[in-house]
Amino acid sequence: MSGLVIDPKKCTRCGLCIQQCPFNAMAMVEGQVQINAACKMCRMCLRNCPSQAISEQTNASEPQIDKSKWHDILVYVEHSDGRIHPVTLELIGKAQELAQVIGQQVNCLMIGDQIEAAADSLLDYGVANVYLYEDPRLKYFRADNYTEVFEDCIQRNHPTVVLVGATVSGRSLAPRTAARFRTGLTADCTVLEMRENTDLVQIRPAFGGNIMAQILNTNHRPQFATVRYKVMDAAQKQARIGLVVSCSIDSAKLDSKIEWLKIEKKEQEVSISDAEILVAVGRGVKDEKTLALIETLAQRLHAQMACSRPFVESGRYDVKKQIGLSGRTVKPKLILTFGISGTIQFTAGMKGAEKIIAVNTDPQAPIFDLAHVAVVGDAGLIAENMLKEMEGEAVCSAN
Ligand SMILES: Cc1cc2nc3c(=O)[nH]c(=O)nc-3n(C[C@H](O)[C@H](O)[C@H](O)COP(=O)(O)OP(=O)(O)OC[C@H]3O[C@@H](n4cnc5c(N)ncnc54)[C@H](O)[C@@H]3O)c2cc1C
Repeated sequence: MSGLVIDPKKCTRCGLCIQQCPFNAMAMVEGQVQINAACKMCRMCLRNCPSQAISEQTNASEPQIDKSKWHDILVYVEHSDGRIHPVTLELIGKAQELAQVIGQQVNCLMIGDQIEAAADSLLDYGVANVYLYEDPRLKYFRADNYTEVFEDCIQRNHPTVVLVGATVSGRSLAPRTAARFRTGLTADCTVLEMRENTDLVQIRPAFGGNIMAQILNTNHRPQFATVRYKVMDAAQKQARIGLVVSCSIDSAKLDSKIEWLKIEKKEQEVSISDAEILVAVGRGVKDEKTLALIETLAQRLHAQMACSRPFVESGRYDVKKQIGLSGRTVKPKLILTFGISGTIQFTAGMKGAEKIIAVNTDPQAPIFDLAHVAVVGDAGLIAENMLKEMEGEAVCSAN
């Protein structure tokens, strides 16, 4: 653990650190600046102290990790009966970029039953080793025995970084496994960068999207990060260089306390994350007549409807349609937004869209900073005009 210390000889008691601390963790006590337990180590005070009176002190008794013993990047393969979730390819793509910086390789971990063909298909993406654990008891995801396998794989291979998709099962598995190694995990990273000393810079929005936090795990390995679907670019196919490595584990570890009673196949839902064209509505779409016009426009465009958070909060749309920090991340070829201001919490979920057309009455709306086409005007009027223009014309395509 490290902490911040104030050198009373250098401190001029200017009070700047107290004013700037976002956590109210600093106070003047009996003429001395003191740091209290609310400190989150954001280091804002350290960076801005005009007399450089604040420094970081690491606990000398904490043993320093030997980073050279941890190498390569391990990607957890999310799949359902061998059908690989596309987030896996996105993680492999990012892992390859990161591995290149440190001259190391990308490996995958795949757990299941009779999934060798699927494991082999990952070699098309330049993966060095796919560690494959197969057993009938691993056919379906179970948090307890999957964690055992994950731990086993990490113990054998010592990856410096582990990437997991921020899916329902990924969000359950990654923290359990990270806890086994007493290491940190950064959830829902939006940017990942690698330093030459193998420290992973994990960047994600924090405090309601008001800051982009850079999180480092400098004295623990492996470094665990989860990444949402559609945030990174998918790996491209390349020459096969790797191997599928069949792995085994003490059979007793595969016994699970979780019993699958029944598996019911749900009708496949089309998620907004997979849509090529999206039409998103926000608080500026006030009445049902305007909404109906915009929905007709979406139908003509073969687009899916999506929305900002107020639309969900007011009960007009289901939460599955919400884009943003607390909603879904989307990366369509085209998105049209109507009556959405473009707060960071919304744009965090859609700024990867290839083409953004925004409609808003306010010419200063922040969404226009991001939009490729800015339309200043009333949502209902613009939708009506677009429909009229399209009358008798061929239906648009995303290209
Ligand atoms: C922790 C946290 C997480 C959050 N997560 C999300 C999230 O995931 N997704 C999300 O969307 N929000 C999220 N929010 C909320 C976010 O901060 C904003 O409140 C929200 O995005 C605003 O939605 P909006 O743009 O629809 O509404 P507003 O910001 O109210 O904007 C409405 C816009 O409509 C325009 N307008 C008004 N009338 C018309 C008209 N007739 N025609 C055209 N334009 C018109 C206005 O000029 C305005 O720009 C989160 C907030 C917090 C604190």
